[in-house]
Amino acid sequence: MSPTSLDKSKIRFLLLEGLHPSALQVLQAAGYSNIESLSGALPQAELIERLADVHFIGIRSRTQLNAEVLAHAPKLVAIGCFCIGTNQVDLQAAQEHGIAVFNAPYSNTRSVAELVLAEAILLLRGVPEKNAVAHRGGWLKSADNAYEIRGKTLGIVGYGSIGTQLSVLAEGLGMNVLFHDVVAKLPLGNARQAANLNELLAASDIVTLHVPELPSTQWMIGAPEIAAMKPGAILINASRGTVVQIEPLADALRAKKLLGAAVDVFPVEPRSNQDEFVSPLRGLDNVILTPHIGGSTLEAQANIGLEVADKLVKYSDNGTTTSSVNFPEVALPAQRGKHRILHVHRNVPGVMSEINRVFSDNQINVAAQYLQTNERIGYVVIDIDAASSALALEKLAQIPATLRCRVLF
Ligand SMILES: NC(=O)C1=CN([C@@H]2O[C@H](COP(=O)(O)OP(=O)(O)OC[C@H]3O[C@@H](n4cnc5c(N)ncnc54)[C@H](O)[C@@H]3O)[C@@H](O)[C@H]2O)C=CC1
Ligand SMILES: O=C(O)CCC(=O)C(=O)O
Repeated sequence: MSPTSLDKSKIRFLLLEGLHPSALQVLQAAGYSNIESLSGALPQAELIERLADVHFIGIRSRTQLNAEVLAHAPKLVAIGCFCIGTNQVDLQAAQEHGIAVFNAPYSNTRSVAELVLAEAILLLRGVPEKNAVAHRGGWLKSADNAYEIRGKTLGIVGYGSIGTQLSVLAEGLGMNVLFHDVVAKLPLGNARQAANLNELLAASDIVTLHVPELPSTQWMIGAPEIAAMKPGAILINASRGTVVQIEPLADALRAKKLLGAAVDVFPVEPRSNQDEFVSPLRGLDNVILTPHIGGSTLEAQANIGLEVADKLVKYSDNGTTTSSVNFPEVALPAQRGKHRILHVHRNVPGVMSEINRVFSDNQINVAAQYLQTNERIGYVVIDIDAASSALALEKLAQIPATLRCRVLF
């Protein structure tokens, strides 16, 4: 049993975008019952309205938690991104409001790697086009522009969790692997790090993108990069929609400069399955269009549900921030009979002495204390006698660098 004395039914969870039931099971097993689950994302105005009294929110990639939304979420203490990417959350604004953000950095990587390989095989055989023609009553039996995957060069842009898995699987199929990353990475198997992006583009039969959404990756593949690719090459984007400029890609596909493409992510994606998908790539038979489902397998979603819900429970139960993407990592075992205070503050000199002065000036005994900082914020967990927690909270909240201060139990 957790030493928590708080009434968990008062802690409100809002789960959006059809999270796997495993998330709900973890939360319920931990004693949380005030949980609302919705299948889609919400437009900004409705999101703001609902966030007025929500403590924890669970989202995937469609819910935009920007600075304005977070400014209207006075009770929100943590965000669970039930996915890898956290670009849909303004992480800096979240820090400013003392809101911890968690994600699942590995749970869907295999699913993405498998989809990319499958798409590469189908595109090399011209299956999307042959399939489309057959659906229209045609018959495109031909070996023209149809190739085996073995012996081809796969160019992986972004050699992280997904890129490296893909590298291993691709070599298993007899491919040569070349990768480009801004960081020097240990090549797995016989893979080789290209000197730069252009070397990779010029040498690869299939270019696949696995970089995060960052200012430096925005529109990194445009007309010049597509022109630098081999004639008849294939482009696959299952990273983020802002990485590839869609118009030049559509032009290159129409001009048959590229043999084909597979695109899973788009600059603008429909908010729900009921909204129309609009893209210049629609109607091009040599393009596989998928609705951002790279990580959408039951295996991945079930694991993500368990992983992120568990992180939210640990943060809610005792302030643990292990593997948070925007908070310093703190894990302090809970002590019976004590109250736990969480203090989030700007990381400026002198805050800890101000915090400790509150305890010494008011003769409050500290049973345990654990501070961690990152470049912007400090996060300190403090256990004190229950009788003193109201006074300590009041005084700690008055410290000017305080971003958020609350009593957990
Ligand atoms: N389509 C889908 O459903 C999914 C999409 N994703 C996307 O895939 C991205 C990659 O995922 P992971 O491999 O887990 O991330 P990761 O963080 O493990 O790897 C990303 C790699 O990209 C590299 N990188 C960063 N900027 C770069 C640049 N300008 N040029 C070249 N390399 C650069 C990094 O150094 C790192 O090695 C995620 O950030 C997410 O946006 C992830 C899961 C599912
Ligand atoms: O499953 C989702 O909604 C998003 C998957 C994704 O893009 C991610 O994990 O970063």
